[in-house]
Amino acid sequence: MTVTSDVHQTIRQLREEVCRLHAELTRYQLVVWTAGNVSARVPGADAMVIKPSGVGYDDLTPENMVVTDLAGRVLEGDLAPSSDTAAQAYVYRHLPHVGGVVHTHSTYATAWAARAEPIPCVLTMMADEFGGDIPVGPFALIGDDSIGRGIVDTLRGSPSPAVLMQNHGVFAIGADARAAVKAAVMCEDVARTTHIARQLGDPRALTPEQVERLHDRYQSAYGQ
Ligand SMILES: O=C(CO)[C@@H](O)[C@H](O)COP(=O)(O)O
Repeated sequence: MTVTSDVHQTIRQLREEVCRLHAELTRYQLVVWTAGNVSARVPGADAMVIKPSGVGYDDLTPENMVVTDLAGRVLEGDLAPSSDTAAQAYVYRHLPHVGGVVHTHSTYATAWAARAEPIPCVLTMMADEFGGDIPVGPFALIGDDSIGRGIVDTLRGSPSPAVLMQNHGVFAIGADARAAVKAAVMCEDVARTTHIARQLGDPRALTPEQVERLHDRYQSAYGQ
């Protein structure tokens, strides 16, 4: 089998996976209408698979996912790619360990983003998944790579796989698209719990040592 046919087979699988993962965004109520998107890097190629822009979640299919290069140019697909294509391509170009990017406007996390306030690390689940506070990135206009620059500048060197882009919403990254979706789901959950804790009083911060030990255990020994 040639490299080219391997890549075609990989793209077929990623079309299925990226389409299926969009259903997780609605299942966990992280998006409304056509907001939000998921993309995946195509391993072994200068390419990514991403949602078409402005298409309803019920109408997403593997066939209408769009394949672009990492400059955001369409390689396969009849529909225009997501408005976040340039931003997400920028992330793939600058963070080689990233294989998936997810964007949502999930309610609680986006409320923190609207206040430009990092979510403080006050829960074991936050330490586990995010390794500390969930940081805020700069305000950036939609459509070019400005959002991507903000994501990369904020997350490079941070243990957090999610950033709250100011006045906008959540961008989550992962080794693959599923891991990025997981980070987006967990980001909303800890944003909600921390918000509620704030209504009841002053949440207690975890110490840096506690955060580090929890994060190390979860990243290296949790699960099967
Ligand atoms: O907020 C943004 C743009 O960053 C998006 O979530 C849009 O709301 C959905 O855009 P498409 O992916 O459908 O172009």
